[in-house]
Amino acid sequence: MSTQREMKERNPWHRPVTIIITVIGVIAIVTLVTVLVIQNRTIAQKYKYGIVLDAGSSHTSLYIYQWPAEKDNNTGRVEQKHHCQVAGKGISSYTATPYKAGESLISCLKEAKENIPQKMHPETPLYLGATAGMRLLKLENSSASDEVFKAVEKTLRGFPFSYQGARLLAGQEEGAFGWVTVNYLDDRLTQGLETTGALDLGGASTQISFVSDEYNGSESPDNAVSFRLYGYDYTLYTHSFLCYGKDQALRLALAHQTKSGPTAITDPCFHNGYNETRHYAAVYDSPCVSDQKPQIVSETFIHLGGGNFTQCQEVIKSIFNFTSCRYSRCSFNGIFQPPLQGQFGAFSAYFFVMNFLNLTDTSVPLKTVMQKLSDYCATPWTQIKKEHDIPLKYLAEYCFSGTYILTLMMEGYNFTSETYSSIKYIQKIKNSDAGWTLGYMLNLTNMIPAEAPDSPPLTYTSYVSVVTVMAILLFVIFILILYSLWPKFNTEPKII
Ligand SMILES: O=P(O)(O)OP(=O)(O)OP(=O)(O)OC[C@H]1O[C@@H](n2cnc3c(O)ncnc32)[C@H](O)[C@@H]1O
Ligand SMILES: [Ca+2]
Repeated sequence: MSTQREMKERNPWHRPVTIIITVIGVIAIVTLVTVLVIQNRTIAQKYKYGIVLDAGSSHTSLYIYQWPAEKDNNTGRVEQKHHCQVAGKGISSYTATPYKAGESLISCLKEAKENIPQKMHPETPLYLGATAGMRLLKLENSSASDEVFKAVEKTLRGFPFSYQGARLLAGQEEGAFGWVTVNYLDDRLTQGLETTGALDLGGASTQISFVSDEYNGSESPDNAVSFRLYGYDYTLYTHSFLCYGKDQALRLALAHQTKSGPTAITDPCFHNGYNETRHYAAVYDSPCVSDQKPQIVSETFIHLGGGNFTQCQEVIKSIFNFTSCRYSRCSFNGIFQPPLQGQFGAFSAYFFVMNFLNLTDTSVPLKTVMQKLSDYCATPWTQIKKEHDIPLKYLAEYCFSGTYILTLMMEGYNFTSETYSSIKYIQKIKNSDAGWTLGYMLNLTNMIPAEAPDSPPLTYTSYVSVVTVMAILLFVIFILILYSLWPKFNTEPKII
Protein backbone atom coordinates (compact mmCIF):
# COMPACT_ATOMS: atom_id res chain seq x y z
CA MET A 1 0.00 0.00 0.00
CA SER A 2 2.68 2.47 1.09
CA THR A 3 4.78 1.69 -1.99
CA GLN A 4 1.71 2.42 -4.14
CA ARG A 5 1.14 5.73 -2.38
CA GLU A 6 4.81 6.57 -2.73
CA MET A 7 4.64 5.90 -6.45
CA LYS A 8 1.50 8.02 -6.71
CA GLU A 9 3.22 10.85 -4.88
CA ARG A 10 6.31 10.56 -7.05
CA ASN A 11 4.34 10.48 -10.30
CA PRO A 12 3.45 14.09 -11.16
CA TRP A 13 0.62 12.92 -13.52
CA HIS A 14 -1.43 12.12 -10.48
CA ARG A 15 -1.25 15.68 -9.16
CA PRO A 16 -4.33 17.84 -9.88
CA VAL A 17 -2.20 20.76 -11.03
CA THR A 18 -0.56 18.62 -13.76
CA ILE A 19 -3.94 17.31 -14.88
CA ILE A 20 -5.34 20.86 -15.08
CA ILE A 21 -2.34 22.08 -17.12
CA THR A 22 -2.67 19.09 -19.46
CA VAL A 23 -6.41 19.66 -19.99
CA ILE A 24 -5.88 23.38 -20.62
CA GLY A 25 -3.03 22.55 -23.03
CA VAL A 26 -5.12 20.05 -24.99
CA ILE A 27 -8.02 22.52 -25.16
CA ALA A 28 -5.61 25.20 -26.38
CA ILE A 29 -4.24 22.95 -29.15
CA VAL A 30 -7.70 21.83 -30.28
CA THR A 31 -8.91 25.46 -30.29
CA LEU A 32 -5.85 26.64 -32.20
CA VAL A 33 -6.20 23.98 -34.92
CA THR A 34 -9.99 24.40 -35.17
CA VAL A 35 -9.69 28.17 -35.53
CA LEU A 36 -7.02 27.73 -38.21
CA VAL A 37 -9.14 25.28 -40.20
CA ILE A 38 -12.45 27.17 -39.85
CA GLN A 39 -10.88 30.54 -40.56
CA ASN A 40 -9.36 29.31 -43.83
CA ARG A 41 -12.43 27.32 -44.90
CA THR A 42 -14.82 30.25 -44.35
CA ILE A 43 -12.78 32.40 -46.70
CA ALA A 44 -12.47 29.64 -49.31
CA GLN A 45 -16.22 29.14 -49.45
CA LYS A 46 -16.99 32.74 -50.43
CA TYR A 47 -17.34 33.05 -54.18
CA LYS A 48 -17.36 35.84 -56.66
CA TYR A 49 -19.24 35.58 -59.93
CA GLY A 50 -19.12 36.80 -63.52
CA ILE A 51 -21.60 36.42 -66.38
CA VAL A 52 -20.76 36.28 -70.08
CA LEU A 53 -23.32 36.05 -72.87
CA ASP A 54 -21.99 34.48 -76.06
CA ALA A 55 -24.15 35.97 -78.80
CA GLY A 56 -23.22 33.59 -81.62
CA SER A 57 -24.56 33.47 -85.14
CA SER A 58 -26.77 30.45 -84.49
CA HIS A 59 -27.75 31.01 -80.86
CA THR A 60 -26.92 32.81 -77.62
CA SER A 61 -25.55 31.11 -74.50
CA LEU A 62 -25.20 32.53 -71.02
CA TYR A 63 -22.34 31.35 -68.82
CA ILE A 64 -21.92 32.00 -65.11
CA TYR A 65 -18.39 31.67 -63.76
CA GLN A 66 -17.38 31.53 -60.12
CA TRP A 67 -14.11 31.73 -58.25
CA PRO A 68 -13.06 31.80 -54.58
CA ALA A 69 -13.17 35.40 -53.41
CA GLU A 70 -9.69 35.46 -51.87
CA LYS A 71 -8.17 34.14 -55.10
CA ASP A 72 -9.04 37.31 -57.00
CA ASN A 73 -6.21 38.30 -59.30
CA ASN A 74 -4.46 35.08 -58.49
CA THR A 75 -4.05 31.64 -60.02
CA GLY A 76 -7.25 30.44 -58.33
CA ARG A 77 -9.47 28.35 -60.52
CA VAL A 78 -12.29 30.14 -62.22
CA GLU A 79 -14.90 27.55 -63.11
CA GLN A 80 -18.19 27.42 -64.96
CA LYS A 81 -21.06 27.32 -62.49
CA HIS A 82 -24.01 27.41 -64.86
CA HIS A 83 -24.87 27.43 -68.56
CA CYS A 84 -28.17 28.57 -70.05
CA GLN A 85 -29.05 28.20 -73.69
CA VAL A 86 -31.24 31.06 -74.94
CA ALA A 87 -34.29 29.76 -76.80
CA GLY A 88 -34.49 30.59 -80.49
CA LYS A 89 -31.89 31.86 -82.92
CA GLY A 90 -28.93 34.21 -82.56
CA ILE A 91 -29.49 37.94 -81.93
CA SER A 92 -28.50 38.79 -85.53
CA SER A 93 -31.68 37.07 -86.76
CA TYR A 94 -33.92 39.72 -85.10
CA THR A 95 -33.32 42.54 -87.57
CA ALA A 96 -37.04 42.99 -88.32
CA THR A 97 -37.97 43.15 -84.62
CA PRO A 98 -34.84 44.14 -82.67
CA TYR A 99 -36.65 44.39 -79.30
CA LYS A 100 -37.21 40.63 -79.51
CA ALA A 101 -33.44 40.12 -79.51
CA GLY A 102 -33.45 41.75 -76.07
CA GLU A 103 -36.51 39.84 -74.87
CA SER A 104 -35.00 36.52 -75.94
CA LEU A 105 -32.33 36.91 -73.24
CA ILE A 106 -34.70 37.48 -70.32
CA SER A 107 -35.28 33.89 -69.23
CA CYS A 108 -31.56 33.07 -69.04
CA LEU A 109 -30.88 36.30 -67.14
CA LYS A 110 -33.60 35.31 -64.66
CA GLU A 111 -31.87 31.96 -64.25
CA ALA A 112 -28.65 33.85 -63.58
CA LYS A 113 -30.38 35.79 -60.80
CA GLU A 114 -31.42 32.52 -59.20
CA ASN A 115 -27.96 31.01 -59.50
CA ILE A 116 -26.02 33.87 -57.93
CA PRO A 117 -26.59 34.87 -54.28
CA GLN A 118 -28.65 38.08 -54.24
CA LYS A 119 -26.14 40.12 -52.26
CA MET A 120 -23.53 39.40 -54.95
CA HIS A 121 -25.71 40.67 -57.86
CA PRO A 122 -24.52 44.32 -57.83
CA GLU A 123 -20.84 43.34 -57.94
CA THR A 124 -21.23 40.60 -60.58
CA PRO A 125 -19.89 41.82 -63.93
CA LEU A 126 -22.13 41.11 -66.93
CA TYR A 127 -20.68 41.05 -70.45
CA LEU A 128 -22.14 40.29 -73.85
CA GLY A 129 -19.89 39.51 -76.78
CA ALA A 130 -21.27 39.06 -80.27
CA THR A 131 -19.43 37.12 -82.95
CA ALA A 132 -19.71 36.32 -86.64
CA GLY A 133 -23.51 36.62 -87.03
CA MET A 134 -23.36 40.24 -85.90
CA ARG A 135 -20.16 40.81 -87.93
CA LEU A 136 -22.09 39.77 -91.03
CA LEU A 137 -25.10 41.89 -90.07
CA LYS A 138 -22.84 44.91 -89.57
CA LEU A 139 -21.41 44.39 -93.06
CA GLU A 140 -24.88 43.99 -94.52
CA ASN A 141 -26.79 46.63 -92.59
CA SER A 142 -24.88 48.52 -89.94
CA SER A 143 -27.88 50.47 -88.58
CA ALA A 144 -29.79 47.20 -88.09
CA SER A 145 -26.85 45.85 -86.10
CA ASP A 146 -26.87 49.04 -83.96
CA GLU A 147 -30.58 48.54 -83.28
CA VAL A 148 -30.02 44.97 -82.14
CA PHE A 149 -27.20 46.06 -79.81
CA LYS A 150 -29.42 48.82 -78.36
CA ALA A 151 -32.26 46.38 -77.66
CA VAL A 152 -29.90 43.89 -76.06
CA GLU A 153 -28.29 46.59 -73.92
CA LYS A 154 -31.70 47.75 -72.70
CA THR A 155 -32.53 44.26 -71.45
CA LEU A 156 -29.14 43.73 -69.83
CA ARG A 157 -29.33 47.07 -67.98
CA GLY A 158 -32.69 46.02 -66.55
CA PHE A 159 -31.02 43.33 -64.41
CA PRO A 160 -29.31 43.97 -61.07
CA PHE A 161 -25.85 42.91 -62.25
CA SER A 162 -22.90 45.18 -63.01
CA TYR A 163 -23.41 45.69 -66.75
CA GLN A 164 -20.05 46.02 -68.52
CA GLY A 165 -21.14 46.37 -72.13
CA ALA A 166 -22.39 44.51 -75.18
CA ARG A 167 -19.95 44.60 -78.09
CA LEU A 168 -18.80 42.97 -81.26
CA LEU A 169 -15.68 40.86 -80.81
CA ALA A 170 -13.00 41.09 -83.47
CA GLY A 171 -12.07 37.76 -85.07
CA GLN A 172 -8.60 37.93 -83.45
CA GLU A 173 -10.16 38.36 -80.01
CA GLU A 174 -12.50 35.43 -80.56
CA GLY A 175 -9.59 33.20 -81.56
CA ALA A 176 -7.21 34.43 -78.87
CA PHE A 177 -9.69 34.16 -76.00
CA GLY A 178 -10.62 30.62 -77.07
CA TRP A 179 -6.92 29.76 -76.85
CA VAL A 180 -6.65 31.41 -73.39
CA THR A 181 -9.67 29.40 -72.16
CA VAL A 182 -8.26 26.05 -73.28
CA ASN A 183 -4.80 26.67 -71.85
CA TYR A 184 -6.10 28.22 -68.62
CA LEU A 185 -8.40 25.25 -67.94
CA ASP A 186 -5.58 22.83 -68.75
CA ASP A 187 -3.36 24.71 -66.28
CA ARG A 188 -0.70 25.26 -68.93
CA LEU A 189 -0.24 28.99 -68.38
CA THR A 190 0.87 29.09 -64.73
CA GLN A 191 3.42 26.37 -65.41
CA GLY A 192 4.72 27.81 -68.68
CA LEU A 193 4.07 24.44 -70.36
CA GLU A 194 3.88 24.02 -74.14
CA THR A 195 0.48 25.38 -75.06
CA THR A 196 -2.42 23.74 -76.89
CA GLY A 197 -3.75 25.27 -80.11
CA ALA A 198 -7.47 26.09 -80.36
CA LEU A 199 -9.79 25.24 -83.25
CA ASP A 200 -13.29 26.72 -83.00
CA LEU A 201 -15.96 26.01 -85.60
CA GLY A 202 -19.00 28.25 -85.29
CA GLY A 203 -21.98 28.73 -87.54
CA ALA A 204 -20.64 31.77 -89.40
CA SER A 205 -16.90 31.85 -88.73
CA THR A 206 -14.09 29.54 -87.73
CA GLN A 207 -10.93 30.30 -85.76
CA ILE A 208 -7.48 28.75 -85.61
CA SER A 209 -5.02 29.87 -82.90
CA PHE A 210 -1.68 28.38 -81.88
CA VAL A 211 1.85 29.21 -80.84
CA SER A 212 4.54 28.39 -83.39
CA ASP A 213 8.29 28.75 -82.79
CA GLU A 214 8.50 29.97 -86.36
CA TYR A 215 6.12 32.87 -85.83
CA ASN A 216 7.07 36.06 -84.02
CA GLY A 217 4.48 38.31 -85.62
CA SER A 218 6.78 39.97 -88.14
CA GLU A 219 5.22 38.21 -91.13
CA SER A 220 1.52 39.12 -91.39
CA PRO A 221 1.32 41.09 -88.11
CA ASP A 222 -2.50 41.11 -88.28
CA ASN A 223 -2.41 37.48 -87.21
CA ALA A 224 -0.36 38.11 -84.08
CA VAL A 225 -1.63 38.51 -80.54
CA SER A 226 0.98 38.94 -77.80
CA PHE A 227 0.40 38.19 -74.14
CA ARG A 228 2.42 38.14 -70.98
CA LEU A 229 0.71 35.71 -68.62
CA TYR A 230 2.00 34.54 -65.23
CA GLY A 231 5.48 35.72 -66.17
CA TYR A 232 5.64 34.00 -69.58
CA ASP A 233 5.55 35.74 -72.97
CA TYR A 234 3.46 34.33 -75.81
CA THR A 235 3.09 35.41 -79.42
CA LEU A 236 0.02 33.69 -80.69
CA TYR A 237 -0.88 33.13 -84.32
CA THR A 238 -4.63 33.51 -84.79
CA HIS A 239 -7.01 33.85 -87.68
CA SER A 240 -10.79 33.98 -87.94
CA PHE A 241 -12.28 33.02 -91.31
CA LEU A 242 -15.56 34.87 -91.71
CA CYS A 243 -18.04 32.84 -93.82
CA TYR A 244 -16.26 29.56 -92.99
CA GLY A 245 -18.40 28.57 -90.03
CA LYS A 246 -20.39 25.49 -90.93
CA ASP A 247 -23.69 27.23 -91.83
CA GLN A 248 -22.05 29.82 -94.07
CA ALA A 249 -19.73 27.17 -95.56
CA LEU A 250 -22.86 25.24 -96.55
CA ARG A 251 -24.15 28.35 -98.29
CA LEU A 252 -20.80 28.69 -100.09
CA ALA A 253 -21.05 25.05 -101.21
CA LEU A 254 -24.67 25.50 -102.36
CA ALA A 255 -23.73 28.72 -104.16
CA HIS A 256 -20.96 26.85 -105.95
CA GLN A 257 -23.47 24.22 -107.09
CA THR A 258 -26.17 26.67 -108.17
CA LYS A 259 -24.00 29.18 -110.05
CA SER A 260 -25.87 28.64 -113.28
CA GLY A 261 -29.31 28.99 -111.68
CA PRO A 262 -30.53 25.39 -112.13
CA THR A 263 -33.98 24.18 -111.04
CA ALA A 264 -32.47 21.11 -109.35
CA ILE A 265 -29.05 19.99 -108.09
CA THR A 266 -27.77 16.62 -106.89
CA ASP A 267 -25.61 17.50 -103.91
CA PRO A 268 -23.05 14.76 -102.99
CA CYS A 269 -22.90 16.13 -99.41
CA PHE A 270 -26.50 15.09 -98.68
CA HIS A 271 -27.88 11.55 -98.43
CA ASN A 272 -29.40 9.67 -101.29
CA GLY A 273 -33.15 10.17 -101.21
CA TYR A 274 -32.89 13.63 -99.61
CA ASN A 275 -35.21 16.01 -101.47
CA GLU A 276 -35.97 19.57 -100.38
CA THR A 277 -37.18 22.61 -102.24
CA ARG A 278 -35.05 25.65 -101.42
CA HIS A 279 -35.56 29.31 -102.19
CA TYR A 280 -32.70 30.98 -104.01
CA ALA A 281 -33.40 34.13 -101.99
CA ALA A 282 -32.90 32.23 -98.71
CA VAL A 283 -29.66 30.55 -99.78
CA TYR A 284 -28.13 33.79 -101.09
CA ASP A 285 -29.39 35.94 -98.21
CA SER A 286 -25.94 36.45 -96.68
CA PRO A 287 -23.01 38.75 -97.50
CA CYS A 288 -20.89 35.57 -97.83
CA VAL A 289 -22.67 34.61 -101.05
CA SER A 290 -24.96 37.50 -102.06
CA ASP A 291 -22.56 38.67 -104.78
CA GLN A 292 -22.61 35.20 -106.39
CA LYS A 293 -26.40 35.10 -106.83
CA PRO A 294 -27.19 33.91 -110.35
CA GLN A 295 -29.52 35.90 -112.60
CA ILE A 296 -32.24 33.31 -112.43
CA VAL A 297 -35.68 32.73 -113.72
CA SER A 298 -36.82 30.29 -111.10
CA GLU A 299 -37.49 31.26 -107.46
CA THR A 300 -36.63 27.87 -106.09
CA PHE A 301 -34.49 24.83 -106.81
CA ILE A 302 -34.80 21.23 -105.75
CA HIS A 303 -31.98 20.14 -103.47
CA LEU A 304 -31.41 16.41 -104.00
CA GLY A 305 -28.90 14.23 -102.16
CA GLY A 306 -26.17 12.25 -103.96
CA GLY A 307 -24.45 10.68 -100.91
CA ASN A 308 -20.87 10.65 -102.21
CA PHE A 309 -18.06 11.58 -99.82
CA THR A 310 -15.31 11.94 -102.48
CA GLN A 311 -17.45 14.19 -104.67
CA CYS A 312 -18.54 16.13 -101.58
CA GLN A 313 -14.87 16.74 -100.76
CA GLU A 314 -14.39 18.15 -104.27
CA VAL A 315 -17.34 20.53 -103.85
CA ILE A 316 -15.96 21.67 -100.50
CA LYS A 317 -12.43 22.13 -101.85
CA SER A 318 -13.89 24.51 -104.41
CA ILE A 319 -14.99 26.95 -101.69
CA PHE A 320 -11.34 27.45 -100.70
CA ASN A 321 -8.98 29.52 -102.80
CA PHE A 322 -5.49 28.02 -102.92
CA THR A 323 -4.15 29.98 -105.88
CA SER A 324 -2.66 33.11 -104.39
CA CYS A 325 -0.34 33.50 -101.41
CA ARG A 326 1.86 36.54 -100.92
CA TYR A 327 3.50 35.12 -97.80
CA SER A 328 6.04 32.35 -97.22
CA ARG A 329 3.13 29.97 -96.63
CA CYS A 330 -0.66 30.14 -96.49
CA SER A 331 -3.64 28.19 -95.29
CA PHE A 332 -6.25 29.32 -97.84
CA ASN A 333 -7.73 32.47 -99.36
CA GLY A 334 -4.26 34.06 -99.29
CA ILE A 335 -4.10 34.00 -95.47
CA PHE A 336 -0.70 33.47 -93.88
CA GLN A 337 -0.28 30.49 -91.57
CA PRO A 338 2.96 29.36 -89.89
CA PRO A 339 3.72 25.62 -89.61
CA LEU A 340 1.34 23.80 -87.27
CA GLN A 341 2.83 22.99 -83.88
CA GLY A 342 1.82 20.98 -80.84
CA GLN A 343 -1.53 19.61 -79.71
CA PHE A 344 -4.86 21.14 -80.74
CA GLY A 345 -8.23 21.23 -79.00
CA ALA A 346 -11.15 21.35 -81.48
CA PHE A 347 -14.42 22.50 -79.97
CA SER A 348 -17.96 23.79 -80.66
CA ALA A 349 -19.22 22.38 -83.99
CA TYR A 350 -16.03 20.31 -84.43
CA PHE A 351 -17.15 18.42 -81.35
CA PHE A 352 -20.94 18.39 -82.01
CA VAL A 353 -20.46 16.93 -85.47
CA MET A 354 -17.65 14.44 -84.84
CA ASN A 355 -19.33 13.30 -81.63
CA PHE A 356 -22.58 12.59 -83.49
CA LEU A 357 -20.62 10.66 -86.13
CA ASN A 358 -18.72 8.69 -83.43
CA LEU A 359 -15.48 9.95 -84.90
CA THR A 360 -13.90 11.82 -81.98
CA ASP A 361 -11.13 9.24 -81.50
CA THR A 362 -8.18 10.76 -83.35
CA SER A 363 -5.93 7.80 -82.59
CA VAL A 364 -7.95 6.03 -85.30
CA PRO A 365 -6.04 6.40 -88.61
CA LEU A 366 -7.35 9.22 -90.77
CA LYS A 367 -7.96 6.74 -93.62
CA THR A 368 -10.35 4.77 -91.41
CA VAL A 369 -12.10 7.98 -90.29
CA MET A 370 -12.62 8.94 -93.93
CA GLN A 371 -13.91 5.48 -94.80
CA LYS A 372 -16.43 5.60 -91.95
CA LEU A 373 -17.61 9.05 -92.98
CA SER A 374 -17.85 7.88 -96.58
CA ASP A 375 -20.06 4.95 -95.47
CA TYR A 376 -22.20 7.34 -93.43
CA CYS A 377 -22.66 9.71 -96.38
CA ALA A 378 -23.62 6.77 -98.61
CA THR A 379 -26.39 5.66 -96.22
CA PRO A 380 -29.84 6.42 -97.69
CA TRP A 381 -31.79 9.31 -96.11
CA THR A 382 -34.75 7.08 -95.18
CA GLN A 383 -32.44 4.83 -93.16
CA ILE A 384 -30.70 7.78 -91.47
CA LYS A 385 -34.08 9.21 -90.44
CA LYS A 386 -35.13 5.82 -89.03
CA GLU A 387 -31.95 5.43 -86.98
CA HIS A 388 -31.82 8.87 -85.33
CA ASP A 389 -34.39 10.85 -83.43
CA ILE A 390 -32.99 14.36 -83.71
CA PRO A 391 -34.18 17.49 -85.56
CA LEU A 392 -34.07 16.80 -89.32
CA LYS A 393 -32.25 20.05 -90.08
CA TYR A 394 -29.24 18.93 -88.03
CA LEU A 395 -29.55 15.33 -89.18
CA ALA A 396 -29.50 16.20 -92.88
CA GLU A 397 -26.26 18.16 -92.53
CA TYR A 398 -23.88 15.79 -90.69
CA CYS A 399 -22.45 14.31 -93.89
CA PHE A 400 -21.72 17.80 -95.20
CA SER A 401 -20.40 19.02 -91.82
CA GLY A 402 -18.14 15.99 -91.23
CA THR A 403 -16.69 16.28 -94.73
CA TYR A 404 -16.27 20.03 -94.27
CA ILE A 405 -14.39 19.52 -90.98
CA LEU A 406 -11.94 17.01 -92.47
CA THR A 407 -11.42 19.09 -95.62
CA LEU A 408 -10.92 22.31 -93.65
CA MET A 409 -8.34 20.59 -91.46
CA MET A 410 -6.45 18.65 -94.12
CA GLU A 411 -6.66 20.95 -97.13
CA GLY A 412 -7.26 24.28 -95.42
CA TYR A 413 -5.02 24.16 -92.36
CA ASN A 414 -2.52 21.59 -93.68
CA PHE A 415 -2.92 18.87 -91.07
CA THR A 416 -1.65 15.52 -92.39
CA SER A 417 -2.54 11.91 -91.63
CA GLU A 418 0.41 12.01 -89.18
CA THR A 419 -0.55 15.25 -87.41
CA TYR A 420 -4.30 14.46 -87.35
CA SER A 421 -3.76 12.60 -84.05
CA SER A 422 -2.51 15.84 -82.43
CA ILE A 423 -6.13 17.08 -82.55
CA LYS A 424 -8.48 16.31 -79.65
CA TYR A 425 -12.19 16.92 -80.09
CA ILE A 426 -13.31 18.51 -76.85
CA GLN A 427 -16.50 19.96 -75.44
CA LYS A 428 -15.57 20.64 -71.83
CA ILE A 429 -12.40 20.83 -69.80
CA LYS A 430 -12.94 20.17 -66.08
CA ASN A 431 -16.68 20.97 -66.38
CA SER A 432 -16.19 24.29 -68.17
CA ASP A 433 -17.12 24.63 -71.84
CA ALA A 434 -14.29 25.27 -74.28
CA GLY A 435 -14.95 28.58 -76.06
CA TRP A 436 -13.93 32.22 -76.00
CA THR A 437 -16.18 33.38 -73.11
CA LEU A 438 -14.02 32.33 -70.15
CA GLY A 439 -10.84 33.82 -71.66
CA TYR A 440 -12.77 37.02 -72.41
CA MET A 441 -13.92 37.37 -68.79
CA LEU A 442 -10.49 36.49 -67.34
CA ASN A 443 -9.00 39.24 -69.48
CA LEU A 444 -11.59 41.91 -68.69
CA THR A 445 -11.52 41.25 -64.96
CA ASN A 446 -7.68 41.24 -64.97
CA MET A 447 -7.76 37.79 -63.49
CA ILE A 448 -4.65 36.58 -65.28
CA PRO A 449 -1.70 38.55 -63.96
CA ALA A 450 1.22 39.34 -66.26
CA GLU A 451 3.69 38.21 -63.61
CA ALA A 452 3.62 34.99 -61.62
CA PRO A 453 1.99 35.79 -58.26
CA ASP A 454 3.95 35.08 -55.07
CA SER A 455 2.64 31.77 -53.90
CA PRO A 456 2.85 30.73 -50.22
CA PRO A 457 5.77 28.34 -49.67
CA LEU A 458 3.50 25.70 -48.09
CA THR A 459 0.26 24.15 -49.26
CA TYR A 460 -2.74 24.67 -47.01
CA THR A 461 -2.57 21.08 -45.65
CA SER A 462 1.15 21.27 -44.91
CA TYR A 463 0.61 24.65 -43.25
CA VAL A 464 -2.06 23.27 -40.89
CA SER A 465 0.01 20.13 -40.17
CA VAL A 466 3.16 22.10 -39.36
CA VAL A 467 1.27 24.47 -37.04
CA THR A 468 -0.40 21.51 -35.26
CA VAL A 469 2.86 19.58 -34.78
CA MET A 470 4.66 22.68 -33.57
CA ALA A 471 1.86 23.48 -31.09
CA ILE A 472 1.98 19.94 -29.65
CA LEU A 473 5.78 20.06 -29.49
CA LEU A 474 5.77 23.40 -27.65
CA PHE A 475 3.19 22.08 -25.22
CA VAL A 476 5.27 18.96 -24.45
CA ILE A 477 8.40 21.08 -23.97
CA PHE A 478 6.43 23.39 -21.67
CA ILE A 479 5.27 20.45 -19.55
CA LEU A 480 8.81 19.01 -19.40
CA ILE A 481 10.27 22.34 -18.31
CA LEU A 482 7.55 22.73 -15.73
CA TYR A 483 8.21 19.22 -14.47
CA SER A 484 11.95 19.70 -14.13
CA LEU A 485 11.78 23.15 -12.54
CA TRP A 486 8.96 22.73 -10.06
CA PRO A 487 10.50 21.12 -6.93
CA LYS A 488 7.18 19.77 -5.68
CA PHE A 489 6.95 17.67 -8.80
CA ASN A 490 10.24 16.03 -8.09
CA THR A 491 9.60 14.10 -4.90
CA GLU A 492 12.41 11.60 -5.36
CA PRO A 493 14.72 11.48 -2.30
CA LYS A 494 17.97 13.21 -2.95
CA ILE A 495 21.08 11.00 -2.69
CA ILE A 496 23.94 12.97 -1.31
O1 LIG B 1 -19.33 31.39 -83.53
P1 LIG B 1 -20.39 31.81 -84.50
O2 LIG B 1 -19.96 31.64 -85.91
O3 LIG B 1 -20.94 33.16 -84.22
O4 LIG B 1 -21.61 30.79 -84.32
P2 LIG B 1 -22.18 30.10 -83.00
O5 LIG B 1 -21.39 30.46 -81.82
O6 LIG B 1 -23.63 30.35 -82.95
O7 LIG B 1 -21.91 28.57 -83.31
P3 LIG B 1 -21.90 27.33 -82.30
O8 LIG B 1 -20.50 26.98 -82.01
O9 LIG B 1 -22.85 27.52 -81.19
O10 LIG B 1 -22.51 26.23 -83.26
C1 LIG B 1 -21.85 25.96 -84.44
C2 LIG B 1 -22.77 25.27 -85.36
O11 LIG B 1 -23.12 24.00 -84.81
C3 LIG B 1 -24.52 23.86 -84.84
N1 LIG B 1 -24.89 22.98 -83.75
C4 LIG B 1 -25.14 23.28 -82.46
N2 LIG B 1 -25.44 22.16 -81.78
C5 LIG B 1 -25.35 21.14 -82.65
C6 LIG B 1 -25.53 19.74 -82.60
O12 LIG B 1 -25.87 19.14 -81.48
N3 LIG B 1 -25.36 19.02 -83.73
C7 LIG B 1 -25.01 19.62 -84.86
N4 LIG B 1 -24.83 20.91 -85.01
C8 LIG B 1 -25.00 21.66 -83.92
C9 LIG B 1 -25.09 25.25 -84.79
O13 LIG B 1 -26.36 25.30 -85.37
C10 LIG B 1 -24.07 25.99 -85.65
O14 LIG B 1 -24.34 25.80 -86.99
CA1 LIG C 1 -19.16 30.72 -81.45
